[in-house]
Amino acid sequence: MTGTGTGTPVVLKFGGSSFPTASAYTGLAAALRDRIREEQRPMAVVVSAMPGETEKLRGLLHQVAPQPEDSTTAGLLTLADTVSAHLLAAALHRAGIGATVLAGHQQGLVTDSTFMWAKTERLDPAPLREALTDHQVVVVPGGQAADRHGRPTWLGKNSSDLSAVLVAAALGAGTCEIHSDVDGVYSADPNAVEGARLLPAMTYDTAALLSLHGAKVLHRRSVRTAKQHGIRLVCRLNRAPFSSGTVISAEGGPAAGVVLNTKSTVLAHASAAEADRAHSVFHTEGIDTVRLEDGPHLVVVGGYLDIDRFQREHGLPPARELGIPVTEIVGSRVTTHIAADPGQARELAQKLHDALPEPATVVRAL
Ligand SMILES: Nc1ncnc2c1ncn2[C@@H]1O[C@H](COP(=O)(O)OP(=O)(O)O)[C@@H](O)[C@H]1O
Ligand SMILES: N[C@@H](CC(=O)OP(=O)(O)O)C(=O)O
Repeated sequence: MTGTGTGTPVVLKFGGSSFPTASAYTGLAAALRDRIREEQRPMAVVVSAMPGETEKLRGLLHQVAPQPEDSTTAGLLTLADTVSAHLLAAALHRAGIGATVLAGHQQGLVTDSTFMWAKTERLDPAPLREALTDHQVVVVPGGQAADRHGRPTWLGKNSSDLSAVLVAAALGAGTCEIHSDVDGVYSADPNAVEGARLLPAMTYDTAALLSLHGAKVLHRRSVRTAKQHGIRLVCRLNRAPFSSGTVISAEGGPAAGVVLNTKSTVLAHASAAEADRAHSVFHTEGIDTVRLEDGPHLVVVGGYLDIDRFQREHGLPPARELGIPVTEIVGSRVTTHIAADPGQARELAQKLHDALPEPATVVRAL
């Protein structure tokens, strides 16, 4: 089966929330077939694992080895996205579309050997370009890459967004469409806070600020990489009518929002110097942390990290867990509050959001 047309490929990402059931693959394949017929352009489609599958593999691994090597963990966890990619390819074939899967070691994306939070070293566009010459759709399992020895590496938890932006960069695409169970970025998680407002346009810097503090909708490194390459991010719903809610680019007014991620943790260190050192070590290892200014406090963003083990392995004195951060962002002003438990964090997020300035007021005030 040969590729479609000669235009710049369309780059789309479908997060795990797009695949709650096996039939979701069939539904998406039909929608992609219709779009290919309409636009006559080849497609690179980045997909994530079905919800919970990556963590299921982690659970299994920890039963076998409580503290596995990072290289083993990366090799195993990335398989969940491979499964998803092949399921979509199978559905596309059945819908009469020529599709192939390019796994991490086949994509031309070479990273360092950090394994669990790997950083890009080289991006060779040739494998993707060649695959798109021969197929209408190239399906890319998100989050995967390989180090220079060909060993599987992982770009980190929820990193399919980053894969999609890297694919767009490799192909010279000006836009990358990120599909999820929400149609865009809201002033707070719409599944946790009542009255959250859709933000139609925002700058890379605002989106990066929201992600840095834990807004799960976009991966922070994906926003930063999109900014570097001037790639517009278009956030869209992952099912018909695939409505697009937020465009992230160099343009956009100031925004106001509240970030709640109950997986994030605030650590209390013995001194400011200790907190600074921990911040620098986490950062060097590719883990998002935010150093709070009003104490020796550090937010470890997004969970999925054995903090005790990390501290031990990196010679950091153990810090005390203070609670869950709830962050208020108004323009460039950021205030982080600390809640004792998830229930309190939700209540606080709602209260802070209720008190946010209306969008028009924010624009006037800044
Ligand atoms: N500010 C926000 N705007 C929109 N969604 C948000 C925000 N903060 C958190 N979210 C959450 O992000 C989720 C989408 O991200 P994720 O679960 O990673 O989706 P996917 O599996 O499609 O990548 C939404 O369901 C929503 O609960
Ligand atoms: N396997 C990845 C999949 C991913 O990136 O998820 P999503 O795009 O749904 O956030 C993970 O669980 O981290």
